Amino acid sequence: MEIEKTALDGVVIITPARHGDSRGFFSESWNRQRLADAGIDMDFVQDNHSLSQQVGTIRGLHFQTPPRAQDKLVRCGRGRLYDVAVDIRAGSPTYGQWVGVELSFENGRQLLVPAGFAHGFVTREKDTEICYKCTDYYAPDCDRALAYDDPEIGIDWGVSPGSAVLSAKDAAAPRLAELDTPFVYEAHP
Ligand SMILES: Cc1cn([C@H]2C[C@H](O)[C@@H](COP(=O)(O)OP(=O)(O)O[C@H]3O[C@@H](C)C(=O)[C@@H](O)[C@H]3O)O2)c(=O)[nH]c1=O
Repeated sequence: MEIEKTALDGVVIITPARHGDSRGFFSESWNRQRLADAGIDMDFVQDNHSLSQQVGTIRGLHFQTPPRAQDKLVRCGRGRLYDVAVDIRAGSPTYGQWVGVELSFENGRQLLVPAGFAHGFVTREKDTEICYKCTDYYAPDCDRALAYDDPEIGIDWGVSPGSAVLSAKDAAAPRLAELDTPFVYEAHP
């Protein structure tokens, strides 16, 4: 298993080992002990799986507010997607900044998106599936969206303007400047 830091503190790329043989491969897509040994011990309680049929489908940016905030461990089950995390922790030195990582069935990479970050992705192949583990249950009252195309954040989704496939909720999401973020940055000791 490889763990790489990103430009945003707390957002990391995890690549589990794949054991290939004549049948294909075997991979431990999540092993609590191995991650805990690497300093990432999270109590996941819900697994999510969604299918996006069209290339250029954008889901996000989403987060749940405290006390129902979620850490998410994201991977691609089929196809290819570009996964994005945006720092929305008030007082963070990287507030409003984003990182994006391509996750695919092929590369087996995973992105850890902790609470305090908004999460979203765009699909780069037809019929792309995303799978992710969450540390809290879905709580519709705490579910929030942030505009994927907020120019202040400036995410390069690789999709021409106006052509993204979106939910009604995401098409109407507020911008960062309108967000009263419930997250406060806490520096590591
Ligand atoms: C997120 C979620 C949705 N639902 C339901 C609500 C609704 O009827 C249907 C679709 O919900 P949404 O439109 O919110 O699905 P989607 O746009 O795929 O939302 C997801 O986007 C990605 C980027 C995330 O990070 C996730 O946390 C989640 O917010 O599924 C659940 O039952 N459980 C859940 O955990």
